[in-house]
Amino acid sequence: MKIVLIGYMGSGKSSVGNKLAEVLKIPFKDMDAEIEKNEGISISKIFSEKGEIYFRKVENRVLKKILTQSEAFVLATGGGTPCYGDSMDFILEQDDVVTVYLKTPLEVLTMRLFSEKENRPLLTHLKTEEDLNDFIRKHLFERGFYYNQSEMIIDVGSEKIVKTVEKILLKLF
Ligand SMILES: Nc1ncnc2c1ncn2[C@@H]1O[C@H](COP(=O)(O)OP(=O)(O)OP(=O)(O)O)[C@@H](O)[C@H]1O
Ligand SMILES: O=C(O)C1=C[C@@H](O)[C@@H](O)[C@H](O)C1
Ligand SMILES: [Mg+2]
Repeated sequence: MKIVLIGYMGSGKSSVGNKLAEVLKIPFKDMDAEIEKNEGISISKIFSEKGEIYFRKVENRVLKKILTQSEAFVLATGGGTPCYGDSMDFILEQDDVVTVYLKTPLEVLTMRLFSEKENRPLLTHLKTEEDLNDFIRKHLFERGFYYNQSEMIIDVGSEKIVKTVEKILLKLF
């Protein structure tokens, strides 16, 4: 089985994905890490030196490469992965993939991301928590169109990572 985690920045795709893969004893893959490995520079540097359009093209190519591998895995996508080009359609076309949206309240995302926005190039310009909250509200509304096409939607609150993993396992099996 291939499990693809989808959701906004800070929704926990990387943290939850890592734990879920460990429990299921299958490899864990992270789109952002794969992109950094392929390009040999950090995501922030790709954005600042090559621009977002370049990043989105690489992201789409890396996604397709990972999804067409034959073995099982848990994949943490980047927050924007399903929202550009044909990426979401491509994910949904794969018969052996289950898509899981980690649906996380705006307030939880704002709180988590305020202390981590420096690693996220789309958020670094937002100086106050209020600005960040406003930005995420609008961005989440636009991206919801893609995220909500996921086959499984998991409501994630301010619970522990293992709790979210449990919820996914309960829905899967
Ligand atoms: N359930 C949780 N409870 C508490 N903290 C969490 C939880 N899930 C994630 N976090 C924390 O929130 C932060 C963001 O999580 P993570 O990096 O996993 O998000 P992401 O969805 O992979 O984001 P991105 O799209 O930017 O890669 C991390 O510091 C992580 O430890
Ligand atoms: O939501 C987004 O568009 C992004 C999320 C991160 O995972 C990275 O892929 C990058 O910072 C862009
Ligand atoms: Mg991540």
